[in-house]
This record gives sequence, C-alpha cells and structure tokens, in this order.
Amino acid sequence: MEEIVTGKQMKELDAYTIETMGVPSLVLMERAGLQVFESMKKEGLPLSKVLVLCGSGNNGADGVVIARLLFLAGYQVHVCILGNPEHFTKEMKTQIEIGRNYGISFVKTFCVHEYTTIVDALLGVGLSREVSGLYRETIEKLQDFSGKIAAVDIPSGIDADTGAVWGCAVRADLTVTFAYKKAGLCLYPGAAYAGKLLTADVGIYHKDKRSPELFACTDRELKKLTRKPDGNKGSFGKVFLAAGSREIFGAAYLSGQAALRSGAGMLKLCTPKENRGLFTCFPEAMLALYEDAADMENLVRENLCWADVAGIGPGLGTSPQAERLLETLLKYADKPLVIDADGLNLLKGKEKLLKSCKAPVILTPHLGEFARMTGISVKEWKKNPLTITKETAKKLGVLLVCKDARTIISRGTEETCINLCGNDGMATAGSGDVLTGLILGLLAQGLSPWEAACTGVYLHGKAGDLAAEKKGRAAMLAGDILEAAGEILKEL
Ligand SMILES: NC(=O)C1=CN([C@@H]2O[C@H](COP(=O)(O)OP(=O)(O)OC[C@H]3O[C@@H](n4cnc5c(N)ncnc54)[C@H](O)[C@@H]3O)[C@@H](O)[C@H]2O)[C@@H](O)CC1
Ligand SMILES: [K+]
Repeated sequence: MEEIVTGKQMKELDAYTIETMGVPSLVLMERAGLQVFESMKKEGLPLSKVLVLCGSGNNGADGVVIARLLFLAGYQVHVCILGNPEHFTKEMKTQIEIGRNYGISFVKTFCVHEYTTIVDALLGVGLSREVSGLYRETIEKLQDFSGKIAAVDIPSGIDADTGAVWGCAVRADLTVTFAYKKAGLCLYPGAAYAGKLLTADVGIYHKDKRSPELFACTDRELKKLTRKPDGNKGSFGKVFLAAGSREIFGAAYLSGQAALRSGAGMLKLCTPKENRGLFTCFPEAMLALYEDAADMENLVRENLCWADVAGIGPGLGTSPQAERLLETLLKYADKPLVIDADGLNLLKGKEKLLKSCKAPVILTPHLGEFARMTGISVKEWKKNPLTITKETAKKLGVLLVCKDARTIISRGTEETCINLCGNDGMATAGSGDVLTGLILGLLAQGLSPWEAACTGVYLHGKAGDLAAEKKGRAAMLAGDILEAAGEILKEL
C-alpha cells in the first residue's frame, strides 16, 4: 500500500526528520529542489526560459533552490518573490542569499508570455486561508499562460487535506510532491489541478513505522491473491448472490461473472423463477429460484448455511419481495454480506436491522445511493469525503465503499483507503455490479472484509484502466471491465 498524508502529518514528518533524525532542513530542501529540477527535465518541459514564482514560506524557498539549479545548468531563469519579507522563513532568507551569491536574476514584475515554463512555488502545505491580494492576482495571470506549469509539492491554492480550492488555484501540468502524496492531491478538484503527479523521495524518515491512517492500494495487495495447488472449488469459496428481478437480468449476470472471474469457486444466484431461461447463457452459475415470499425465505436460510459470503442488490428492483429478501438476509446472515444497488435503496429505515445483523456488512453506494440512504447530499459529501465516509460507516456499523471518481473506503476506524486508479469510462451501466462481484469473489477466497473491499475496488479500477486502453473511455462496457479484471489477475 501507498501512504497518503494530510498537510499536518507532512509537517510533523518534516519536523521529525529535522529535529529527531538531525537532517538539516536545508538538506531536505536541496533534495526537494533537485527532484523537481530533474523531473521537469525528464518530463520534457520546455525550459528555454523559466519563471519561478515564490511565496514567503518554505515552498517558496524550494522555488529558489530550483531556480539556482536551473541557472547552474545553463537555463535562462527569473525568480519573482511575492509576500512580505518580514514573513520570510529562515530557510527562505538563506536561499535568497545563496541565490544572490550565485547571481540568479530576481524580478519584481513579469509578463507570462515571455516564458516557456513557470514553476509554482507560491504556497505549499502551509496554505491556511483564502488566496487573496497579490497572490490571487498572480495565480489569475497564469490562466493566460500557454506554456507549461510545474507545481512544487502541491498546486498553490489547493487545500492539502481536502483538495478544495481556496478561492483560486494554479492549474499545473506537472506536480512533484515530496515524500508522500497529500490527500488534497488525491481528491477532486485538487487531483485535476495537479496534472501529472509524481512523488519524490527527499529523505523524510520516521523510525517508528506506524500503520498509515490514509492509504491507497497498489499491485502489492493484489499480488497477495494466490491459488492453492491442492485447492478445490469448495476451498476457493462459495458465493450466494441475490440479484436480478423479472425486469432486470444483466446486472445479476455481470455481478455473478465477476465473482467467478476473481477466483471464487462456486456461485449460486438467487433470482425469481421466471429468470430460469435467461441463465442458460451462464452455465457456471447454480440457481436458487424462488416463486413467492415463503419460498424465498426458506431458500435464503438454507443457502446461507451453504455459502461463505452473500451479496444482494444488483438488478434486484425495489418490489415488496425484494425488500423481504433483504430483510431475510440481514436477519439470518452470519458471514460477510455485501449490499449494493437496489439493496441500498431498500435500506432506508432499516438501520436497526442493519445494526443487529450478525454478519460483517459491506455497503457499496455510489453517491446518489449514498445520498438517498443517509440524507447527506452529494455536494456535502464532496466537501469532506474522508470524514463523512468515516462517520457514516461508524454510525451505521458497516464497512462503507463510497463510489466516486476517487472511491473512499472506511469501516469507521482511523484507517481510510482511497482509490487512485480507474477512469471516467467506468461510469457506465453495470460497472458497479462488476465491483460487487469482485468484492464477493475476494471475500469467498478468504480475504477479510476490509482487504476484500480495498483490493476489490483497486482491481476494479485497474481493470477499468485496461478496458479504457483497449476500447476507449467512451466505448468501453461493464463487460470489458469484467474481462480486463481477469486479465489483470492473470498478469499478476
Ligand atoms: N525543511 C522543510 O520543512 C521542508 C519543507 N518543504 C517545503 O515547505 C513547504 C511547507 O512550507 P511552509 O510550512 O513554510 O508553508 P508554505 O510555504 O506552504 O506557506 C506558508 C506561508 O504562506 C502563508 N500563507 C498561507 N496561506 C496563504 C494565503 N492564502 N495567501 C498568502 N499567504 C499565505 C503563511 O502565512 C506562511 O507565511 C512544503 O509544501 C514544501 O514545499 C520541502 O522543502 C521539504 C523540506
Ligand atoms: K506550490
């Protein structure tokens, strides 16, 4: 996994490295500047004439280092420092002095059109208020700039914790962030302002490695999924999935296929009797067909004994029968239960039943479903996704997967997972059904609910990226994501 930090945590890590480990602040800064300089070259930014915009804090001081390195490498570079000299940090004063000794050019005013690249070192993780005055005017001037912009640590104006824009912000082509990705670079709109995001090692170190509060999955988590040479279909897990209705069949198909494609040994689909004929195209699935409510309840109870995990929702509809099915599962499930789609729409008013459920419950709402379920609007969630997801998970006593461009996963504890892969092509019918199936498949193979949810979302995102590569973001279908998930597991 990859750790992600807030601005406050980053400052604590900086301070620890400097004060406890004894690495001088100027050494870290030199490494930071060098990393940005090298990245700008490697990424092919046009460096024939560069303007470095610096604020009064240490982000600005990084900027002066970058200017010096560019100057020494023979590039034409100007530095423009904003902010009150009385507020310059100690490091900033030192960097200006060094820069002067080297003879780099400091300018008071500038015309953006003169430059091919602008380095944004105005504000870093120290941003603490609305951007106004000269800072705002300067950032607004960059809107007319047609060259490339490289942001130091974080685009100025972006909140390091939430990704929100403090009035206005720099739209960068490249952001080189130090040591760890900041949460605000991972969440929208900050993620969009960052452009290409690179994380650079500058020597930040903490002796007591604690488990991260915020993290993103990587291939390492997926690689933990292994087959057992002596396993059988029973040992790879049995999935019981209540899905599909008289009107909708495809959702059940996609979800069930995804469970098997991610490696589950057996799948039993619980669906209305009328659907029997439709499933001839899915011979791998066993069927638990019900006709009426009494029928359905017995069937569910029987199959819960058979299954290792259960899921409900894809294509279920919101009929009284579907509602009864959900209530039955909540009442009797004692193994992990995944609730998605219409299962979520039917949850309103069933908080008590949810709380008393003996099984660990995973809810996978997209933001519309989340809003219907909780009464918290999409707009409100987007303002503070990490905290709201965590608090809601805690309140409901569930593991919550809030699906968005950056899906957030929380089980109400201090630990939160944010997914960094995937693309807008995944906003297509059936994509969520595939995710539900993948999570079920991973649960069936013995992953804990937390591991299955985080890894499942990551696998889904990676599969979406592969599908987009093959079919294009507009044309890709949920079935392509499903197929790509299998290919990714094969590669690993
Ligand atoms: N030695 C260190 O501590 C290191 C620091 N690093 C850099 O230092 C940055 C953090 O430095 P600082 O803590 O000095 O913070 P910043 O440089 O991000 O900004 C702080 C300054 O900006 C002012 N400010 C905040 N919001 C403002 C606004 N809206 N408009 C105008 N001024 C505003 C603050 O009052 C303060 O003077 C990191 O982002 C990183 O770039 C890196 O060089 C790594 C090492
Ligand atoms: K910056």
